[in-house]
Amino acid sequence: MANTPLLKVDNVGIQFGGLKAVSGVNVELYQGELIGLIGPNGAGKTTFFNLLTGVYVPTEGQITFGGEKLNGLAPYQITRKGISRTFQNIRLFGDLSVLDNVKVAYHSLARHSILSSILRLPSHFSGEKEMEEKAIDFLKIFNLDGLKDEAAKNLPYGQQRRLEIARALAAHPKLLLLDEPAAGMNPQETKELMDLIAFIRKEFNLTILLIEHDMPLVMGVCERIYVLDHGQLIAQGSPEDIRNNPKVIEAYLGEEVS
Ligand SMILES: Nc1ncnc2c1ncn2[C@@H]1O[C@H](COP(=O)(O)OP(=O)(O)OP(=O)(O)O)[C@@H](O)[C@H]1O
Repeated sequence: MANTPLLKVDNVGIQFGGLKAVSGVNVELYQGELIGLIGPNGAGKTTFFNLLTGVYVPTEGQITFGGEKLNGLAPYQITRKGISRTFQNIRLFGDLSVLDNVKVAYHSLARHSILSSILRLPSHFSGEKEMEEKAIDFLKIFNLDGLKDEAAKNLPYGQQRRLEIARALAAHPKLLLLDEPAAGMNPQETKELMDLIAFIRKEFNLTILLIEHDMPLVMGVCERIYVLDHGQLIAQGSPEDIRNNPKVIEAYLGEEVS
């Protein structure tokens, strides 16, 4: 593990009116880690992702990524710095093809210029072709290449979730944020997804932060886990530590923790 964290979140919070949705949160993620973020409904997990990705600007604290301050950057600037995400409620372009959904992500990083596209220079066509080939490579990893011309909205739920991850990967992230990637999946799909997440982490040298309600899943794949409750971190540690932590058990009272 490197000594400098890839992501350093220092005392970060955000207040909406009188509600402190996230407050005083400290998180450090190191290159290559697969880390879980859990907490009961309304704990602030998605808001935390929104803070990391520039959807919200923190009202307190500082976020540093690769040594650079992120506070105040727009979401597209943060994507370019290397943070990509998926959403709890799938946000694909439903009427676009599976392939175009991935290509859209690629466009933001494409090397060929807008001018060459407008003038339809040879570099435009070679750029497009290269982009398409790369997009298909991503689809292959997710076993979606056979569906590349299908409208995204026609895919079954589990495949839409996988497509969202393929699209996030196409932006070449260093840090991938997954918001409940297994939501709505059956146990077999969930198992396959977890294997896939482990594979892409290695293949693309990724660091992954994963929000997930499926406890066995989180405990099974994550090296460390952070627990949010009412906007504050109440615990962090190995799955074993978290499973036995009284504060966590209390926060989840009546729910399954192990
Ligand atoms: N833009 C906003 N304006 C006002 N309140 C907000 C806003 N965004 C989030 N909140 C509030 O912040 C709190 C945390 O919500 P958040 O969606 O982050 O929780 P969560 O842990 O992701 O929950 P779940 O597991 O149900 O998805 C909630 O009380 C929510 O209503």
